[in-house]
Amino acid sequence: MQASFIDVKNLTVAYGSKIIQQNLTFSVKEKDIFVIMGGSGCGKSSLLRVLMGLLKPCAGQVFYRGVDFWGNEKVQQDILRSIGVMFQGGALWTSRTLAENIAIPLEQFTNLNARQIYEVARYKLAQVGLSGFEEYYPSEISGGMRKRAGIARALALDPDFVFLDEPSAGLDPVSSARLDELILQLRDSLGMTIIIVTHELASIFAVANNAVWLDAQSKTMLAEGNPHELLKHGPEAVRKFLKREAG
Ligand SMILES: Nc1ncnc2c1ncn2[C@@H]1O[C@H](COP(=O)(O)OP(=O)(O)OP(=O)(O)O)[C@@H](O)[C@H]1O
Repeated sequence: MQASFIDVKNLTVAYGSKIIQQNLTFSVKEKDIFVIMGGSGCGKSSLLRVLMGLLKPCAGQVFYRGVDFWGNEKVQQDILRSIGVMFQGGALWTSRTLAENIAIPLEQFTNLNARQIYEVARYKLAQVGLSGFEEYYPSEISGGMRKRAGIARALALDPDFVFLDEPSAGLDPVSSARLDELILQLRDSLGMTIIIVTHELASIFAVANNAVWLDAQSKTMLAEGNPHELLKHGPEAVRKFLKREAG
């Protein structure tokens, strides 16, 4: 049986008194490609913020490998060191080359010297298919390549798992499909656990083996499971959402 990486228990996500989602209970298993899905504004990014330590839950708990993530600040910092994040848009520094972008977390969190940092940056760029682009600036490469570079930066500190917020947003279908291939490759070759926020159906069906579906109206999750299974046997609202562009 796969071990649980993240266990979310009876979680309520809120901004002040404004409840966004409540009673969320689900698990992300080791080597899952887990998608947080749902209609616009249902709270996908807000849930991600709770899982990344940026938004304190109003109620409930999040466990990383059985450890209470919000229980203690020191514990949370240690857990965060094992997480790589690519924010929406890739969020690269435009005034820095790709290698320099990847160097940022390495300079901040390791004792490596400049030469070693450059070697790691080169290796990480190679892992996402960007060998030879070390000295390019973000404005000199395509949108799909920028996303890849964002993923390379998320991988810089050899995380156990990676969060990707809307990775294929703004990409054409071909670049988006290539990014999906890269995501599958990271799971298969590096054994990573990957959590993705997306509403791109093609990506959901291409990469996810597990997912949770958040409902904006009832402010809770309506389903958890493999998207292909949910398409066949999920609640009506979820099937409708998954059939939207699939058919
Ligand atoms: N900082 C904030 N303060 C108050 N409300 C917020 C804040 N950030 C987001 N919200 C609200 O929370 C709700 C959920 O937003 P969120 O961005 O998490 O949804 P989403 O599912 O990721 O949306 P989308 O698919 O459009 O990106 C929205 O009603 C939004 O207006």
